[in-house]
Amino acid sequence: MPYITDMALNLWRCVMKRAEARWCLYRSLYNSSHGFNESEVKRKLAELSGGSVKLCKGENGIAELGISNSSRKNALSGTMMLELEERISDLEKWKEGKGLIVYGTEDTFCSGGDLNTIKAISNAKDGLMMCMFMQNTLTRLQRLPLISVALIQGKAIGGGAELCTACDFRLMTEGSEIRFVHKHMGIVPGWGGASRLIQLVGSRQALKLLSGALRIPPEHAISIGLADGTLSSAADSALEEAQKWITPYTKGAANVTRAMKKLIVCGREHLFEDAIRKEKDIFATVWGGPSNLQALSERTKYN
Ligand SMILES: CC[C@H](C(=O)O)C(=O)SCCNC(=O)CCNC(=O)[C@H](O)C(C)(C)COP(=O)(O)OP(=O)(O)OC[C@H]1O[C@@H](n2cnc3c(N)ncnc32)[C@H](O)[C@@H]1OP(=O)(O)O
Repeated sequence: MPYITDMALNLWRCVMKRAEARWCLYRSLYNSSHGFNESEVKRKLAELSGGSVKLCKGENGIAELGISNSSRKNALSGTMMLELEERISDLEKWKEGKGLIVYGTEDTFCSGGDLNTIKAISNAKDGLMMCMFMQNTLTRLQRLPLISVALIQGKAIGGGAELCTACDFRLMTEGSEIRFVHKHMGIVPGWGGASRLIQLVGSRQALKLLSGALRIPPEHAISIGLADGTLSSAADSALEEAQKWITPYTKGAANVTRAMKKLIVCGREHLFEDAIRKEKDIFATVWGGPSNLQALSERTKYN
């Protein structure tokens, strides 16, 4: 765009940097003041291996994050919990990112914590450390300035159900199921899934789903606002369909899509006056920027 001088662009970039710095998007919930010893929990989880979490960042600004533990229905082992955190750290640095699809390999989403891992950390101290580590990780996933979709094929069980609530949207294939089985395990959600479920479906529905450990098929999930669409496709093309679904929401300049998601995180997490002030800060990062000036020069009609 020739008419935009380098100086204006540099000025806009420095406004963006300052706003990004003020926007404490990537802070964790827990630190040493909460008794959280990150290096100790990472050492413990590193001993509990199995599976992998892969990240593929697309040229189109949409990343695919694949949960894979094929012999255990994509259950999250200790090392997979560590890899999930590393992939989210990577995504926090990806300034061109606009969207994210979280999926499980081999036509199932995730069957929660790997029971071999869970047994190894079933004492109170280790369990609390894992809980805080996963809450930190999934809160950062939820706060990413990317439009995120959980592609649910097969089962999203226990921690897998909690993982899917950390995405902005959920797409479910025919025959798939979300199920918070925690009650049958004598526990309650520990990865933040209960708090997010209440935000998604309201406290009454959340209480039914959790206290009844109810199976949630696609049609029920959509009727209560937990899911946003169903995909009829077979396992192999579900990712393609999810890419198509997310496209209208990620079209256009990355900085504008990212600013929109930041507004939602603000509105969801802050009291109104704080949220509206942060909206002003985010507005300042795009007003007069390249996309805004381009649109003004085109004078688009929205008829
Ligand atoms: C806060 C979160 C919470 C925590 O961390 O404390 C949790 O998430 S705890 C885990 C909660 N999830 C479960 O309890 C799931 C248990 N598994 C099942 O219900 C089923 O396996 C199911 C419905 C996921 C799939 O059933 P299906 O019949 O299709 O397959 P299989 O049962 O034959 O499973 C194949 C194979 O995978 C193993 N498997 C499945 N889930 C897990 C898991 N979460 N951890 C470890 N291993 C798992 C299963 O045992 C089979 O292996 P095999 O050697 O053949 O027994």
